[in-house]
Amino acid sequence: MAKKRGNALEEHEKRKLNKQNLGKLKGIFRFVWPYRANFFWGMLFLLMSSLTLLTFPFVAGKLIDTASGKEWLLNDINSIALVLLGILLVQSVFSFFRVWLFAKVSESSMRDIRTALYAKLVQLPMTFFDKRRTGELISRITSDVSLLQDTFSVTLAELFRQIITLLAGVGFLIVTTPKLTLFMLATFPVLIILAMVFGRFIRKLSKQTQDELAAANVIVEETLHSIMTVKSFTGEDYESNRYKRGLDRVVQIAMKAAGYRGAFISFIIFALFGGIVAVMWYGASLVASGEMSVGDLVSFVLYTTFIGGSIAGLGDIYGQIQKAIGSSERVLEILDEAPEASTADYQATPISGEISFQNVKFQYPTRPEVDVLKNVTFHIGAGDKVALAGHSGAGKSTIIQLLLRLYELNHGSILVDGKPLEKWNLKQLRRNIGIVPQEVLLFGGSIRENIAYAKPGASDDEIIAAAKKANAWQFISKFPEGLDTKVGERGVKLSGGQRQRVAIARAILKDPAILVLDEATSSLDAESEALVQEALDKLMKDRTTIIIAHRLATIRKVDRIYVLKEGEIVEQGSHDTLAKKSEGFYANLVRLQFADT
Ligand SMILES: Nc1ncnc2c1ncn2[C@@H]1O[C@H](COP(=O)(O)OP(=O)(O)OP(=O)(O)O)[C@@H](O)[C@H]1O
Repeated sequence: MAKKRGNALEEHEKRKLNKQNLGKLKGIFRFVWPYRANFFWGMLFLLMSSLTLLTFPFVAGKLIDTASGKEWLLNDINSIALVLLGILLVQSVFSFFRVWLFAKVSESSMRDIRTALYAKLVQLPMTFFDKRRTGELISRITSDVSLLQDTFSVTLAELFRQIITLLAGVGFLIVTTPKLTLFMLATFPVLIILAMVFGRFIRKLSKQTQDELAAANVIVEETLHSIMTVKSFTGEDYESNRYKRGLDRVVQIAMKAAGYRGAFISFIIFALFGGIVAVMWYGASLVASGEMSVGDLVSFVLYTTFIGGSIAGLGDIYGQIQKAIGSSERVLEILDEAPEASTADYQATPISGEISFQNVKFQYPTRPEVDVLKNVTFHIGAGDKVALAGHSGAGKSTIIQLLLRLYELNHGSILVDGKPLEKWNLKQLRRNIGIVPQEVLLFGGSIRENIAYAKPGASDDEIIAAAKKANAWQFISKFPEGLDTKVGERGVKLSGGQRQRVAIARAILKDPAILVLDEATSSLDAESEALVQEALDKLMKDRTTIIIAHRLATIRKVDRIYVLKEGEIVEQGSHDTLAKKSEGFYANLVRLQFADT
């Protein structure tokens, strides 16, 4: 979930500001380091703009004193007013450069962090993705980095500005008007800290309101997603009432929060202004006794508001930095993950496509207690066509994932062309294995991009030839924009059979020695099926092929079928031999399928 700035901190987002945690920000700082020159200039402008602005209350006080006849460097109120405008102008110029320079630093460094994060993410092993939700990973690259960006562009700058204002302001006041300053310091900060504590409490309450609202929104989201179900069950009134009840709860909590907020705001106005009255009262009595001039009092009040603002600002900044540490922790965690084996020494070499599994045992790292494969051994000669059959969950897809080395083996070995997988360069291995998946997901670009994904830089001729072989050209050429037709989200939606043929064209273009066909579970209409099958037959020619069989109808032609049951190969042989075994597992599977259809 995207986190918005200014919301109450979630418990898990809070981090203590200790040395170790601040060190984490340093880890992110290495991304800022290349832009240090701009950062330094930004800081300098920040310092200058803060110091310039700090002269403002002083000169404003002199304006009043000069008006009441006192002597200063300039004795004409018009010139002093011009000086004040000058101060504002100079500080505006400084502020502009500060904002611009910090933006430059933060935008560039955050781009670098995002690029590094993304490059790292896509190189991480499957185990990493199994353990995390996609939404969480996306939020790291979006919200977490945005929060860091805020920190480096705004928060750090604000922190220094507030500290400079606070120290310089208090220092100046102590030197010029020590008595009143001590009086002010005894009242003002106490009030501000009280206000911050109350503020936090109120924010907690408003977070509860937001949570209730989010819960109510879930009802809308859920029902709109499955509006057909709602309608078919005539659940409209039920859902409307459910939503209304949710909203009633929101109102209830929001009103409770509003009660506290009202009290809080009244208190703040009363207490803070009360504080100002107290300071002004004491100041006025000092003016009355001649210990202080009116101009000094005006400067004093202005400085005090500056200081008050800084203290209040520091509270927010504190929260921001706590959050930023949490974000850097999450970002660094990904950056520190170990990627898959390096593919630096990649060379394109043709392979013959012989595969052998020897005593392979495997558990998924997320479920180490379950043996998904138990002692699987088989050999597929180059150019052989085999099928993996078995109930859902028997381990068919797992075998393919292991062949692609998406997971590391626990026991046994897998050899391709006689060489163990660990010895293969990952890129070389995967480049030689083509997959036509069960559910073809196309990227939201053009058909050309989708086919050429297998071979970036492929020429149009190559793409069209692949599309023709895949029986895809017939429908692609009928689109007015041909290969440039956009598919997905806002483009043309392709039918299941068409998507499969695009995937086949992709595999043809990849031209792998080993082909994996994950058979579609849902059947296509007869014509589509025939076109897909014909394309597949062409694709399988001269390649080692493993078919993951879900519907047994299409695997009659393979050389050998391996029948898997709970992670073990229980039978193997051709369709005809296996189907003839009356008590056989495969024969039973076939019978069940026919009973189903
Ligand atoms: N990433 C994973 N993490 C943990 N367990 C998994 C993972 N993928 C699969 N499994 C488990 O491993 C077992 C085998 O799954 P696999 O996907 O290999 O079966 P399958 O034979 O291909 O099934 P289907 O025909 O339904 O695709 C199942 O019990 C499944 O729950």
